[in-house]
Amino acid sequence: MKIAVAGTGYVGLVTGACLAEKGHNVICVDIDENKVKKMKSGISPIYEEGLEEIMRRNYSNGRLDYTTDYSLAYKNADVIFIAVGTPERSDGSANLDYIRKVASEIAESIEKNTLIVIKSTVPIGTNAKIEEFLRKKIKSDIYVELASNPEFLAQGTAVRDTLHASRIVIGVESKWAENIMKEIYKPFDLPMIITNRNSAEMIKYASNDFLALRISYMNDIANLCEIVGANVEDVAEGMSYDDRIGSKFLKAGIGYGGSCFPKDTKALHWLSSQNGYELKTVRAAIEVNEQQKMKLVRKASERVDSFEGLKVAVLGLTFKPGTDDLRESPSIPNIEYLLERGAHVTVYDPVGEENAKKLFGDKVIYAKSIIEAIKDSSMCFIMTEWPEIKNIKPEVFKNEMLEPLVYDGRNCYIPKVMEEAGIEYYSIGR
Ligand SMILES: NC(=O)C1=CN([C@@H]2O[C@H](COP(=O)(O)OP(=O)(O)OC[C@H]3O[C@@H](n4cnc5c(N)ncnc54)[C@H](O)[C@@H]3O)[C@@H](O)[C@H]2O)C=CC1
Ligand SMILES: O=C(O)[C@H]1O[C@H](OP(=O)(O)OP(=O)(O)OC[C@H]2O[C@@H](n3ccc(=O)[nH]c3=O)[C@H](O)[C@@H]2O)[C@H](O)[C@@H](O)[C@@H]1O
Repeated sequence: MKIAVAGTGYVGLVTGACLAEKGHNVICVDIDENKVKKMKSGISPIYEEGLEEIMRRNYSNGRLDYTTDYSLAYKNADVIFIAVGTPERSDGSANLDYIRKVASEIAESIEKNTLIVIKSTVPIGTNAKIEEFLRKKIKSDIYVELASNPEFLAQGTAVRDTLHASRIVIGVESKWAENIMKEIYKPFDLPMIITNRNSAEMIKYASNDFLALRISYMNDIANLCEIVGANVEDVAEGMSYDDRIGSKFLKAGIGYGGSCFPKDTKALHWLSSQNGYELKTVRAAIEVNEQQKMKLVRKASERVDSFEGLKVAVLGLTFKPGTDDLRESPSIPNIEYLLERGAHVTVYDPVGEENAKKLFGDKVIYAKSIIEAIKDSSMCFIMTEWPEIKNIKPEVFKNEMLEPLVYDGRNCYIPKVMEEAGIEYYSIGR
């Protein structure tokens, strides 16, 4: 099948590469010329394990290519996947400008019957609206139909999550679209859920928001654990043996970040309000997360008279390990808080430095190692649980820091061990 993919971000590029790996002919379209140049030379613009290998193999066997020429790509395609961003607007709603732009470009390009598949996370009803828009714009002798195919990959494990997805959700309104989607995904041999478009769109939001809710619930419980003298890690473990609860997404910490949970909780909450209904559980998840993100700096501000002139180390910048992405990372408002109060901030992240520079410029110092970051610092914040950060020995904090004062947002260390090593240590819910 000839497939075009609009957008080569985390979702578009991984989807395109994996579809090629499974035997389809794929052309990935992006407006960013530099990205396209990079990809053609075998370099992935994003950090994802195993991606470059698949890109290179399929580029050299001719099944995968990249272009900025959307017109040619869309004209030749049997199916066009849309995987552009749907960022948050200031009122919390999803911004569909990129989706509309691609729809206009498709409308001016296609010359034959085409199935358009929305992979981006879009509000319920978007597939229907884009279909209506396209049908008005295209010539009357060609037929377009929209199918919803939301994506569930997580950054850092994107290739594995795509090739071995828990499920393929397909939202269609006709047998024609259903058969094409089934043919595309046949070589993946994965469970398929076929439903209508609105339900498919809802499955995506409901899944992400449910995971965000679990995290906020555990963070709420963690805060109570601190007050009543319980240990949230033990509580989570005790809960996880109940297979109705399970063990995943029970980790308390400094709050969820990333390009999706924050925006998708707000977008669904906004959509429900627009429909005269309030999703109170989702609102609570958002509120708990907002408070949780600043929990440790607030605690630290009670501990010191002032941050002015204090050397503060921040270890980990990305919103989670395994990615170079800082979007909505809890590290950002924390660093801003410290800078606003006059702290001298030194940061370290094994892969996030380049993206951090786009945000903080020369306002912070970028250390090349953990030791360099914490050396002579008066306070250290742990924001991401990268393996090398988790493996820091207590003596390292003790020996390198001016004052061994550690605020751990990801519960990387054992409190007793840290305290025995002479470190003043604060973590979450213990
Ligand atoms: N990042 C993730 O882990 C996941 C994201 N999603 C959803 O997938 C969608 C895409 O997310 P990301 O891949 O993270 O986005 P991204 O922001 O990483 O990438 C979007 C890409 O689209 C390109 N683009 C913009 N306008 C274009 C146009 N007119 N034609 C062609 N390319 C264009 C941009 O240059 C950029 O390379 C969003 O709706 C997101 O919510 C869903 C599941 C996972
Ligand atoms: O729609 C999306 O974009 C994607 O959003 C998440 O994927 P991702 O944002 O890449 O990362 P997660 O691993 O889900 O982590 C999100 C945030 O939650 C935090 N988290 C996660 C799990 C946990 O137990 N506790 C916790 O605080 C992480 O530190 C991170 O900041 C979902 O896991 C994917 O299924 C979904 O496709």
